[in-house]
Amino acid sequence: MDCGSQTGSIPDSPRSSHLAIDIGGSLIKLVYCSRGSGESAADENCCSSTESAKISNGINFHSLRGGRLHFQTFETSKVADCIEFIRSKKTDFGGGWHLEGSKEKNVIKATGGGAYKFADLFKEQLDIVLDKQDEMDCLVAGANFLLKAVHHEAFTYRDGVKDFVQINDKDLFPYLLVNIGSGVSMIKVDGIGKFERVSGTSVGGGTFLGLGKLLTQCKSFDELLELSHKGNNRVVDMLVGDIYGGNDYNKIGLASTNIASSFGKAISEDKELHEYQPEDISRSLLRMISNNIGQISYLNALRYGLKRIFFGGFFICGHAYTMDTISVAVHYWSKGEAEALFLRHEGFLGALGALMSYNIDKSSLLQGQIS
Ligand SMILES: Nc1ncnc2c1ncn2[C@@H]1O[C@H](COP(=O)(O)OP(=O)(O)OP(=O)(O)O)[C@@H](O)[C@H]1O
Ligand SMILES: CC(C)(CO)[C@@H](O)C(=O)NCCC(=O)O
Repeated sequence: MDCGSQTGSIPDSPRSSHLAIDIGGSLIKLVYCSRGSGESAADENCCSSTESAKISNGINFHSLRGGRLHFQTFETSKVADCIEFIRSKKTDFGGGWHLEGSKEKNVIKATGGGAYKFADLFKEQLDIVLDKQDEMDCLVAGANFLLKAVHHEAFTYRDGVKDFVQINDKDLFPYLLVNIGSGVSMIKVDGIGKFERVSGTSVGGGTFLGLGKLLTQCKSFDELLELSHKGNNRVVDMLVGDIYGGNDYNKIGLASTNIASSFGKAISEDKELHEYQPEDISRSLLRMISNNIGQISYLNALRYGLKRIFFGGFFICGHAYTMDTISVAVHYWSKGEAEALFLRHEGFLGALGALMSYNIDKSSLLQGQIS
C-alpha cells in the first residue's frame, strides 16, 4: 500500500497520515500508515501490545514506498493502553487526524462494536471523534482489497504445507468470507461492496478462549494455544472406535479414529477436571471449535454454490492445527469440492476496510504496493 504516494493519493502534510481502528469483543486492531523517517519497526512493540500483535507484526510490518503501514493490537479489556498508544502517536501525526470534508479536528475511522461502546471514552480522553463504519462493510472491503492488491495473500493449508494461491482478479467472486473473531460471521461476497451476511455462530474464538480459561486455568490465548500443541484430544474426545469396539463404521464413512463426540469421554470416566491434562482439554476444545466452524462454513458454501471459502479473524492467528482442522473439515464435508483458504492479514480485515474508507485513491491502493 502506498501511503506516501507521489501520485498524491493521500493529500496531507508530509508527517500526517491515516489511522483506522477496529474495536471488537476481544481485541482492538489498529492500522495506520505513516510517512517519513520517524518510525521504525521497533515502535510496534514499545507499548503493551498483545503477544499476537508481536507475532503478527513479524509478518505484517511493511515498508512502503514513501511510507509505512503499521499494525497493532490490544486486548479490548485494556482499551486504556490503546488510548495511551494513540495519545503517544498524536504528535507524530501532526497533532491530530483531520478528516477530509469534515469540520471536526480529530476524527478517525472506526469499526466494530467498540466504535459505539467506546465513542464517549475516546472523545473524553483524546478529544477524538470516532467516525463509525459498518463492521461488515469493512470486513468485506478489507478482504477484497487484500485479495486484489496483495500478492501471496491467500493460501491453502494441508498437513503442514502452505500453498500460496494467486487469485485471478476476474475470477474472485463469488466467495464466502468467514470471519472468526469472538463470534463468527459468514458473508457471501459477490463483488466490491456487494455482499450479504448469510450466517453466523456464537461458537467462535471467544468460546475457545473463554471455555479454555475456565477449564485449564490458562490466563491468555497464547498460553492456551501453546498447551494445545502438546495435547492429545483422544484422551477427552469419544471416538467412533470407542463406541464400535475399535472398528470403523464404514457404511457411513466413519473411521474408528473419527471423533464421534467431542469431550464425550468425560461422560463415563468419572474423573474430576483436575485429573485431565490441560493440554488435552485445550487440544480438544480447539479441534471442536475449528471443526464446527469448518462444517458450518461448508454448509453455507453448499447452500449458495460457493467453491471458495476465505477464513479471517484473529482466532486463526496463523496457527497450524487450527488451519489444518478447518481445511480437513471443509475438504471432508464437501468431498473435496470446496476449498478453505486463509489470509496472511487475517486479523486486520475490518481495520484495513476502515482505513480504506478514508478518501484515499483506491487505484493506487490496488496496484499491489503492499508486500
Ligand atoms: N492475544 C490475544 N488475546 C485474546 N484473544 C486472541 C489473541 N490472539 C488471538 N485471539 C483470538 O482471537 C479472537 C478475537 O478475534 P478478532 O480480533 O478477529 O475478533 P473481535 O473483533 O475481537 O471479535 P468480534 O468481531 O466478534 O467483536 C479471540 O476471541 C481469541 O480467540
Ligand atoms: C456480533 C458480531 C458481529 C460482533 O463482531 C460477531 O461477534 C458475530 O458475528 N457473532 C455471531 C453472532 C451470531 O450470528 O450468532
